[in-house]
Amino acid sequence: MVLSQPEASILTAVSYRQQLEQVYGSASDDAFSFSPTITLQKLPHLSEYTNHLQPAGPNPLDRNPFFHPTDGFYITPSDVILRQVVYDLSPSRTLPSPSHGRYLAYHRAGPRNQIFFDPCTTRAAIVTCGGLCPGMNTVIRELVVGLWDLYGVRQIYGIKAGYRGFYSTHPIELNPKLVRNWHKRGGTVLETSRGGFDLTRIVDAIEHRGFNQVYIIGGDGTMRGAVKIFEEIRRRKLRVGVAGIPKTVDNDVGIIDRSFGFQTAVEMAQQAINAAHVEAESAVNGIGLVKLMGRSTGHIALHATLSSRDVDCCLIPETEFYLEAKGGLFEFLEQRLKERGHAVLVVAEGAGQDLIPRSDAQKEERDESGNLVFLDVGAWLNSELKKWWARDHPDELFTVKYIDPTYMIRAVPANATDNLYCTLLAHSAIHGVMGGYTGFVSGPINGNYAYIPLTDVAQAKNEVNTKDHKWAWVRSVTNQPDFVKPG
Ligand SMILES: Nc1ncnc2c1ncn2[C@@H]1O[C@H](COP(=O)(O)OP(=O)(O)O)[C@@H](O)[C@H]1O
Ligand SMILES: O=P(O)(O)OC[C@H]1O[C@](O)(COP(=O)(O)O)[C@@H](O)[C@@H]1O
Ligand SMILES: [Mg+2]
Repeated sequence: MVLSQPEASILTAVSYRQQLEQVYGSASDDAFSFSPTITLQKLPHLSEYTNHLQPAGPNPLDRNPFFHPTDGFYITPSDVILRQVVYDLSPSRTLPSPSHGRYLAYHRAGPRNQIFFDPCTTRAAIVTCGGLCPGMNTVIRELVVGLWDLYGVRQIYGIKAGYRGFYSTHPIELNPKLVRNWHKRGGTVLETSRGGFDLTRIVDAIEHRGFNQVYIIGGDGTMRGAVKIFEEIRRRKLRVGVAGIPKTVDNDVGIIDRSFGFQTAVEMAQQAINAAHVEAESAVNGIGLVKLMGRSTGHIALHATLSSRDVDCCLIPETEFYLEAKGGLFEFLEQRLKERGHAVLVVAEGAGQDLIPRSDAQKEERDESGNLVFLDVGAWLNSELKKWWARDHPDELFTVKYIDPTYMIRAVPANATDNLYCTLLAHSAIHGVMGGYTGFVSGPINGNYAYIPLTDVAQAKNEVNTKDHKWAWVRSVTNQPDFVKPG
């Protein structure tokens, strides 16, 4: 049956109203309520495994002239953040029942009214591990300033060069004067490294040096190490609080909204894409090819593509692609060059790794941390594109301008948004450790800061979901093929 336009809109209006009634029932109120069963994710606390641990006293913020703790200022164990905030209330998609799929919640981050560390005997250690990320120095600075100013801690130490620094170098004494300008610098003044994770030696060093708070800034690998450190500390029943602060330019750490430095990196990537676009536009049959970081996730490439709008095709590790044959990259680029005279291609470093020929030795190659070493997809694509054009269009001009900004997108200071984010992360971590919590990561969930068990974060991976709206949005912006092979 074909409906006229007015009939169609009436039908739509009626059925939409019916849908609303299904959700609200016949209640005429402006709102309706339901009682979800909330499961609060348990957070380790020092009092669980150390004998007779009593609070050291009220929070010093009570006496801080800049703070005026009023009702609700201190966070209590019943303050929670829901992991999921989007629900479908329609009866056909029933709400999670109490017996399964409960509403998962995490403890809310923030100052507690009682603290479990006497600031005079607190000895804090800060370490940075893994690859660089904009904002690492800001987190260090804010840990130092926060511990010093908010809680009166005076023994704060930096561990040099990542995990190995615990047992191979002397800690550096830190204070607010020393770190004052660190947030303006890229990299990590404490230095970082991969590998060198020796659990026994690390925890021995923590014990022998008398550290009772350990702040670990790092990515997914670092967090897996932090879980082991926390578990060993708990096994030895040491009164040592361990907090992780998730760092990764790749944004591959799960559960949290995003990792610090990611936005700065996306911003830096724009410069490379702009340059590629200018070069491509100014050539006959010009291709601008940009390779961006993203070991196993394509978040930087995806976000840079969405914000640039100059990109014709975005290739990420989460989706496969192929070059030749119908529906392949070459066919698509040929069409683009015909229509527009140029094209911009963005590729995440982890994309297309299965397509690049490699020796058995290359297949096994890993860095000091055990991460697979990738072959250069950008250089490979550059050469394949040139071979393709020379074969199929020997008499036509063609140029590929390959830009690989590599470390330029991460070896910069954090932008203003990331700097603020780093500050909140650092202060959240301090409040949690001071409140006696341990084995946790501080991070934003749906815009609110929460404490998430280290074990959860170490297991969760944040990959680009190619089934959701965002990837569909990329494809609608670029009009790139879905690279599903015919037949
Ligand atoms: N599964 C693991 N167990 C213990 N330590 C690990 C593990 N994975 C990585 N690490 C250590 O964590 C540190 C950083 O890891 P890496 O993967 O290089 O960077 P990132 O933490 O940024 O992902 C390194 O010192 C590495 O040895
Ligand atoms: O610093 P390296 O060892 O050259 O490694 C580069 C890798 O580091 C990253 O920038 C970040 O990775 P991590 O967060 O795991 O350190 C990746 O995008 C990239 O593949
Ligand atoms: Mg990593």
